[in-house]
Amino acid sequence: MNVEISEVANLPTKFGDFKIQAFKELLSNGCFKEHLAIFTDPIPETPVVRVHSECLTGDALGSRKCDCGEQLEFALHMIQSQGGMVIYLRQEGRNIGLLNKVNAYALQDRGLDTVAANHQLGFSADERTYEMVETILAHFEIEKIRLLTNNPKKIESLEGIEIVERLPIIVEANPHNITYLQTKKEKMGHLF
Ligand SMILES: Nc1nc2c(ncn2[C@@H]2O[C@H](COP(=O)(O)OP(=O)(O)OP(=O)(O)O)[C@@H](O)[C@H]2O)c(=O)[nH]1
Ligand SMILES: [Zn+2]
Repeated sequence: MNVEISEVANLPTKFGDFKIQAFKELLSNGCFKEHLAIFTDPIPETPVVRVHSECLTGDALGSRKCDCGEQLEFALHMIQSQGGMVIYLRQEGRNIGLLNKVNAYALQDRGLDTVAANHQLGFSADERTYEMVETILAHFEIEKIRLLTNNPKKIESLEGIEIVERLPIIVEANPHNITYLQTKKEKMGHLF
């Protein structure tokens, strides 16, 4: 994997002080994706790690259609107190991209659920990959982690990494995301 790595910089946040480092993944077609590691100093030997996939609408705009923004805040809060890292991967919309995700939302407005909408657009329910996680953890010489997730498929996909513990990520449902959360549980096997 061809990756360009930035320097480490300070990132003070409302959750406390973190360090930040960017990882630019150079793709074979000349395109690139820029990912982030946001971490405490020091990083414990077996850190809490959150592998978070980009959700512009949830993370930055406060969308109530999903639980992403609240999950990110939960993760930053816990990692600030226990030590560890958020790996922020730029795979928007479970890696179908922002434009396709908005089209999926339009289909959801017409009654399809989050999985059916992806299928209608010609995608699988989840198009994400996690190779970058191994690259980033190897960069920090992290060999084992406590993974913050409810998603068993994410645990399977991280097969090269020793996950000593799964920590649940708990956020409250709201009337707008309750069906989305139910679909994640029933169709995608999420552990709630
Ligand atoms: N295609 C699509 N992507 C969505 C939708 N809602 C959220 N996402 C994307 O889903 C990703 C987050 O995935 P989730 O399934 O919420 O959570 P997860 O990371 O698989 O599992 P956890 O670790 O338990 O949070 C982000 O990339 C979001 O942009 C949707 O309705 N359609
Ligand atoms: Zn989201």
